[in-house]
Amino acid sequence: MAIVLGPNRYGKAETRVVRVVREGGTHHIKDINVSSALSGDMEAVHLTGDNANVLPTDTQKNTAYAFAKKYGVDEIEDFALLLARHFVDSQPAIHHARVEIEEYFWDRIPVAEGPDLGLRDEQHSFVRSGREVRTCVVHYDQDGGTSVVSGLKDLVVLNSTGSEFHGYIEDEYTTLKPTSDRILATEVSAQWRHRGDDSSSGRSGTGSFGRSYTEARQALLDAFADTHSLSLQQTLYEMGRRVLNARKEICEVRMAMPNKHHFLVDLEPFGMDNDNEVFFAADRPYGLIEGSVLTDDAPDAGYAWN
Ligand SMILES: O=c1[nH]c(=O)c2[nH]c(=O)[nH]c2[nH]1
Repeated sequence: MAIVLGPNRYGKAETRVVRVVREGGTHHIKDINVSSALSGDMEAVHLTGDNANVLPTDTQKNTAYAFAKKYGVDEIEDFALLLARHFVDSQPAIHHARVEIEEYFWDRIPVAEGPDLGLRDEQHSFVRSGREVRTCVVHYDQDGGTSVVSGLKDLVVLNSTGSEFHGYIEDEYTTLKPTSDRILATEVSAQWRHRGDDSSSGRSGTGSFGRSYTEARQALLDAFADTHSLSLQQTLYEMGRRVLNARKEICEVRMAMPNKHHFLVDLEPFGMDNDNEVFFAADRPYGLIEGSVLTDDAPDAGYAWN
């Protein structure tokens, strides 16, 4: 029996880069978390400790900082592609790069109205936005394969009506009561796969990764709000369908949506009725609904989901 090295990759995880751009007194910030993972001719380092083919993870981190200064950070997908191409194209021993970026949003702190104005300048004070995290994962391969997956996570949404759940299997362990009016709440994680390596490469794609992201996100929200839901599964499918209809450069959407259960509180002991007004928001356990929605002509996913 021989023992061999299996698949492997290495890199620097979670390099936090905050890039400030100054436009006179007005500052703009871009706050990202970069993880790179490289693979290639790495037998020697694993088998004998020969580091000749190893681009240190420390260097990968430094490259993220240096590129933020040199090129700035606009759309995270573009920045991830820049890094991935650099690692592979500059190092013959490195054949494949995976770069994952999360982006956190900040809002300006507005100057309050009132008599003591003038001390604070709203152009450089920020509060972390309650918004979701924007994500991307790109792969760049020496053999020419490039894939881009964009997405978001921690997008919390709730419909206070317009959701039913009934008609399900009832066996000897079922206690759930059917409902024709419940709260539907979830925290959306969605990743969508681009057909090509830029957001305008689709059949009728128009514009940048930024526009693609904004419209895909809006499609998710519109579908969640517009769908009269008979199950979270149905809502998930509709959300994916809307994204694919809105953005032709996207060929697959994968979603994970926890069902954040809201249970009606029994107020009878207190002599009160509860006509869908007071709920207990349970945090666990939760139903976890996951699924992929794709076009029937979606190209092979290749490395995209790795
Ligand atoms: O939308 C739902 N889908 C389910 O599969 C399920 N199961 C459950 O107990 N509640 C719900 N709700």
